[in-house]
Amino acid sequence: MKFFLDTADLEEIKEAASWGALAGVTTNPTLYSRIGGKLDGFHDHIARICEIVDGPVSAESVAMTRDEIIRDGRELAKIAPNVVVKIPTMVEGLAACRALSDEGIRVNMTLCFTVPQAILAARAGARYISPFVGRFDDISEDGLSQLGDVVTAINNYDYSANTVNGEQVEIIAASIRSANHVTQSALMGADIATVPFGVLKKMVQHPLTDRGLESFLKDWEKVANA
Ligand SMILES: O=P(O)(O)OC[C@H]1O[C@](O)(CO)[C@@H](O)[C@@H]1O
Repeated sequence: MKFFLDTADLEEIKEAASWGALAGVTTNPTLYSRIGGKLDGFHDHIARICEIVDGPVSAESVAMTRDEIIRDGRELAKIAPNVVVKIPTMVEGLAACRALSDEGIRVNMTLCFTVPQAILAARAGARYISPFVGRFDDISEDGLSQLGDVVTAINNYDYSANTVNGEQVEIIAASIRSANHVTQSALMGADIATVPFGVLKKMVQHPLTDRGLESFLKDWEKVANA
């Protein structure tokens, strides 16, 4: 499994990148607004993220028609070679995904909740598909089992004829709220988990690690003083 950081915060991205395990970044309009982002600074901000991170950086289009999404997507793709255009899973979005993918622009289909949505996204040329886990849990449904169904259904078929350069479509477990969501997503075979910085920090921690470290350091002091 690969890890993407789910944030638009440059400091969080720099910090996570320094840990050596970060493969990419996902942003969305909410995350950009959370850092006080301005409309005319959006492209520059994505460019700065792309300078920090080598891997795919998802930037979302907020356009609602096929042609507007395509126009938006082309502009976003010009920012840097590692930009992935994020598009909502809806009819206009699928059509735009097909067109952008045919032009060699990688697309991440977002707001994906079901197997049929994911299959359509894959056939429309999506390079990444983002099934949401936490938002299902929010409405008292089982987000992880929905994710598992998407992973199984997508892996049952080969979509490489539909994607840019024949690359394999990858499933991004999105709307991740806990380290356990990451564990379960990995066991189900999701290719990527996009995680908020808070979850990434929790993924590193375990009380037994802390306790073990404390006792090793204490015992080493004995060695040093012997
Ligand atoms: O439900 P949340 O925590 O707002 O997460 C929404 C998800 O949507 C995305 O835009 C999908 O890629 C991610 O940025 C995020 O994981």
